Amino acid sequence: MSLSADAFEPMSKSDAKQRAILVEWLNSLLPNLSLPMNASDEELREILVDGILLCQLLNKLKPGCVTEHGGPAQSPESRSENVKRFLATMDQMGLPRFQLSDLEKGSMKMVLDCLLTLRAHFMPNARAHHHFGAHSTNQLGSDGSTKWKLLGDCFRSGHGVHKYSPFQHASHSPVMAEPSATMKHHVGHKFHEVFQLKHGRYADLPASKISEMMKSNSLDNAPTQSLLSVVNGILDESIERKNGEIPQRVAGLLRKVVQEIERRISTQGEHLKTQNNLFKAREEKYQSRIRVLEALATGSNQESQIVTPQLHHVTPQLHHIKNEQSKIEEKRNVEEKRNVEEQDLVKTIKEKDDFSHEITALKQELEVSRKMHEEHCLQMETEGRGVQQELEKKLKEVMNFLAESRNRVKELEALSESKSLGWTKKEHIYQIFTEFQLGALRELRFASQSIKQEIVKTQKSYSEEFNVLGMNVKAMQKAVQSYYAMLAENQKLHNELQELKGNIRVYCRIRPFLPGQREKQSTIEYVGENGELIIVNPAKQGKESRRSFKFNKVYSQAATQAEVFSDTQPLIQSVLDGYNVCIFAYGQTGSGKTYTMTGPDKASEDEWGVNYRALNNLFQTSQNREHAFSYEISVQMVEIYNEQVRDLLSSDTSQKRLGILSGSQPNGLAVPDATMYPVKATSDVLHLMDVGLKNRAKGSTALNERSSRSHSILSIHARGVDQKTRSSMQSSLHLVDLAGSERVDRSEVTGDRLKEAQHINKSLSALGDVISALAQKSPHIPYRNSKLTQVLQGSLGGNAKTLMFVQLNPEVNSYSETLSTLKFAERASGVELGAAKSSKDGRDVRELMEQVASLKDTIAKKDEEIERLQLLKDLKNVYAGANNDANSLRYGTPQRSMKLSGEEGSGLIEKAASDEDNSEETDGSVERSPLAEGARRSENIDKLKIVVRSPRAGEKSPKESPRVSTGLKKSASGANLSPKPPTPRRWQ
Ligand SMILES: Nc1ncnc2c1ncn2[C@@H]1O[C@H](COP(=O)(O)OP(=O)(O)OP(=O)(O)O)[C@@H](O)[C@H]1O
Repeated sequence: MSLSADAFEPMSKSDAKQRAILVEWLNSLLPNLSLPMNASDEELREILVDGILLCQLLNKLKPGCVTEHGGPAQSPESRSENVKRFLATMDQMGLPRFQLSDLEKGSMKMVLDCLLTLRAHFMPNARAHHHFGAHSTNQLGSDGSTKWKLLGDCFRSGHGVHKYSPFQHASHSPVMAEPSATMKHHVGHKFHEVFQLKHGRYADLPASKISEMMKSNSLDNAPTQSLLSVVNGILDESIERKNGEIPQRVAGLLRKVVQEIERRISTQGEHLKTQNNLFKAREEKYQSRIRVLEALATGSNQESQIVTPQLHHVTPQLHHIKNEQSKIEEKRNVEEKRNVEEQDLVKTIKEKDDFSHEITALKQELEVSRKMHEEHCLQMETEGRGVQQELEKKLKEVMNFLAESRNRVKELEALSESKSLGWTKKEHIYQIFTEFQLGALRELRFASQSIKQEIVKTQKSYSEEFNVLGMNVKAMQKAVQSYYAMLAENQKLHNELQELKGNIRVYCRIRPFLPGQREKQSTIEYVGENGELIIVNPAKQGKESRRSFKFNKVYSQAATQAEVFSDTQPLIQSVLDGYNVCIFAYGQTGSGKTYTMTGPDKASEDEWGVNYRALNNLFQTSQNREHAFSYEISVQMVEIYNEQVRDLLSSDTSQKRLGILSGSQPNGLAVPDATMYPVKATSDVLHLMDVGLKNRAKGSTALNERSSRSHSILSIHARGVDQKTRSSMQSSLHLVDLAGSERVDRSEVTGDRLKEAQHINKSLSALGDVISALAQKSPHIPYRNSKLTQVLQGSLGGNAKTLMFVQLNPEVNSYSETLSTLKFAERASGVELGAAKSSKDGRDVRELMEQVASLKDTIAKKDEEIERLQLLKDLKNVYAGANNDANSLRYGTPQRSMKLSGEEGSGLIEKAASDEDNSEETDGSVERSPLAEGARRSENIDKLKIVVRSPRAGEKSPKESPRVSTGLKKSASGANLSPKPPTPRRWQ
């Protein structure tokens, strides 16, 4: 067993050299120290043991980093305090340190190593001479690792945003800025200057400078501290610049520097591993020695006597070895700590790379955002400009509007001022007016008081008058009773007048020349307004050529359908009063019979003939009377051809012959089997007439125009019911379009044509006979001589009214037919005014006319009497109304009182005849039945006009009126025309 000679070796050459360097460094920093270059451990211990020098040293390197206490007379406590502060600062800086005991009594090697490390820390270029640096050419010593740690801290604390990082501070410390003389001669100072950037920025460095920096020997020789300051400087610049861009060449330098640092770190790692292994080997070596020594110390008690002197000699060595071992352990701990720090550094570099990537991504994002921001700014600017223009435009408009408004305000102010003046004037006027009104109101109040008093008086007089009126009303009631008696008498007189006028009327109508006919050659010479007609025979000359006729009415060629119907209308109305009426058209073929009765083909409303207008009129009248009567109107249409009756409204095509019932039937129908349709409106009639005309046309042939050869009869049956009395009446209106009346020469026609002609002649002459017999009041009326007269029997004679339209063709070649037609008509009317009339007959007529005039006068008086009674009745109502008005009167002028008392009001009544009555008077053709009178009274009661007048002198009372003479003169034929009182046909 042998001890290693290394353990007891005196200070080696290298240690001496290290000690000399350290002494030189201490002298340079602390000039007052003046330590000898070969100072021993004890000398060094002596000057360092109080810790003051150590604190001064630190404050020189890093001013103010530690507080120094004490002076020459220091207590042992304050001494140890200074040393502890120094050691704590070393700990803070992460530098290896010694133990307090080392300085006080142990080996000074640990103390010197610590100071050398401190020196290397603040003088990186001096590391080549450091104890550890001697093992490698690597420039990164223990100080370098500290720097890396600090650099890592710097990155971790905020990506290098600290402007004055500990690293920077160190690199720019006065010590570094002004290196000692030793440093100036140092090999690395040149490289240090190359990388030291005192002024300006890396981005501004010229390319030559950067390429010089990037040279491999520059980088290799540059201290790690300079390299890190370059990295930090570039990153700081990049951060300082807002866009964070790093110029290309600076980025290249940065990459290069970082690569160099990485390379060194990896080399350092390798070196540390090797060193660690070395320490481990040493430790094992020492451990084995300790075990040997312990074995020697404990196992040889018996030989202690012999061994003791040797043990005494070995014990200090053992102590020394133990110390060495503890130091090695400490160093190993430091190394492990460094390893951890290096791992942190590698991690930090990795993080840095990540950050670089992140920075690049952020830069890209920033770029995109910047572009977007610029675009947005541009857009905003454009929009802003647009908005600004718009606002300017609006501003202009507003300014204009403001100016206009100001003008308008001025105008309005002026206007309002003038108006205000006007209103002031008006106010003044109104004040005057109001005062005036108030005065008037006072007067009115006064007047109102007096009126009230007057009203009281009037009420009194009214009550007196009402008493008188009551008496009058009683008298009136009696008068009303006599009113109806007089009404009946009046009706009777009316009918007597009709009888005198004749129930047969003859209207003559002259057809105009048809288009293409020569108008100059006409047989009509004169048409008088009173029914006179003169025709001329073109074949004769002189007086003999002319013949005059008189009918009820003669219509010239210009007469319209409406004019013709206006004279027919009263007859139509009498149908609804209960009279049977027969209207027929007589004349030669083509004289206008169909035109008058029906109208032309496809007639417009203006061209409608008597048929349509009659039905229309019936509908209207029935509607007007609907509040008093309800009517049902039905229609039949038959044709008589060759003495056979055929139904024209039947849908049965067999055209069977219809039978005729003679005499008056309960239902008033002469042809009960003919189809009868109820009608309610003109449209129904139009439809039925169409059907009838079509059925009539079916029987015609080319040679045989049916309308000329047959008689068509449109029968209208009216049934009315009195709403009050429920009494009913029934009447018929026959509208007959006769066959052509022209005579047919028997030698000219044969067969059917002859047969037709014979039938027509027979029926027309039978009609003539009947009418003639009726006109002459013959006791026997030959109805049975033809089918035509049988069908019309109920409407010819008796109470029936007959109207014959005599149709004339004005053409010269129709003269003989015209004369024949007129003679037939004359015979039918019963009045012949032609040349054949005797003077005696003329006198009879005149007497008859006088009688008519006398009767008219009597009727007028009767009318007046009736109206007077009616007026009395109305006055009763007026008084009742006046009483109500008087009761409701409160203010205002009193009503004009209507005084009818005394002589003045004793039935002084006059009727201003209504239009209708006037028309009746002039026309004289309106017949009144009691039924019709009642209806008219209710319709026209409001039309009465009342005036007060004195009784006519010599006016007779109704009772005193002359009786109508019924002893009429005989007609030309000597027949007695004594009128029977006509009574409308009634069925209860
Ligand atoms: N007042 C008138 N105004 C205009 N045209 C008329 C008038 N009267 C008749 N006519 C025309 O004369 C022609 C013959 O008339 P219509 O057919 O009415 O005669 P008619 O006597 O009925 O003949 P028929 O016996 O053959 O039936 C028709 O074309 C008709 O339009």
